[in-house]
Amino acid sequence: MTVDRGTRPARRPVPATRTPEDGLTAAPVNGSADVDHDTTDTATRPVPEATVARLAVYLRVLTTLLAEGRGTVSSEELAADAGVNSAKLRKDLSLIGSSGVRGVGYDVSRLVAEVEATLGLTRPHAVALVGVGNLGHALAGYGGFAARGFPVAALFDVDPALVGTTLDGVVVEHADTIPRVCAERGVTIGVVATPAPAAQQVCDHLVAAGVRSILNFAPTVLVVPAGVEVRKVDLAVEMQVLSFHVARRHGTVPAAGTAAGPATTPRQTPREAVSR
Ligand SMILES: NC(=O)c1ccc[n+]([C@@H]2O[C@H](COP(=O)([O-])OP(=O)(O)OC[C@H]3O[C@@H](n4cnc5c(N)ncnc54)[C@H](O)[C@@H]3O)[C@@H](O)[C@H]2O)c1
Repeated sequence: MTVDRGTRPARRPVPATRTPEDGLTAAPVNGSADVDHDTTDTATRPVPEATVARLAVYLRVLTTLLAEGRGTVSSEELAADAGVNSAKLRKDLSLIGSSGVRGVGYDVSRLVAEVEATLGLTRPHAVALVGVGNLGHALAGYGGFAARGFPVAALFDVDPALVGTTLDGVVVEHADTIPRVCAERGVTIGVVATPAPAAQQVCDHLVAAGVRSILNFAPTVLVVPAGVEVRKVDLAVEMQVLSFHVARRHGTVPAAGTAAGPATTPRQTPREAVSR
């Protein structure tokens, strides 16, 4: 998913109570704000892409805990619920300047705020969805996006049978109006759910409207100018990765360098090879 890392206020320097190797401090969880943050300026430290993806998972777990009224959570519990090991979780959180308290854990509401700030989620991101077919219908009808700060503000299609209809209170508009409507509604994220041949043109319209973050479901590589971020979702690729792991468990994966045939199969075009 496209992640706007946003800007974060610089952290204040802290006394040397922190244990750098495990991200835990000896300070009380409700103690001074000075004592349970990183000792470096995390606002300027780059957060690796893989960490960003895991932060989104931690946030999902944390918001559930918050809704349940939990005040603190241990790194072990949070890591288990997020499906990562606790050392990795503590390292990820230390990268954004968050640390827990030994024997107590992390303050849930504070950690939610810190992760949200890092992910640029302190304001909602209006989403435009283009292509209201099978997939688009499902995405537009999923209430979870709005609940997590991504309200669907605009829907577009070219099918006259769809244009003018309403889906969850949002009118489907003709794709020709993408630039105007997206600009009017302050759309920041565009979702492309059209057939592949239409996707590049749709993407160009979104970029022309000032959209800088695009989530592409179409099985094609989108070309965008510098400053525009594209994330591609391909469930078939995820299944192929699963297939690889199944094959490996069954011992049917050939050793590296011994697989028959070229690295790309004859059926693959260069474009397909790139998109994987
Ligand atoms: N990434 C994934 O895991 C995944 C999964 C399912 C589908 N897909 C892809 O998502 C896309 C949509 O799949 P679907 O099953 O919903 O297809 P669909 O045919 O049901 O829907 C496509 C919609 O796009 C509209 N459309 C066509 N050209 C358009 C344009 N220029 N502007 C706006 N709308 C336009 C069509 O009118 C239609 O309503 C396809 O590219 C498909 O391959 C990806």
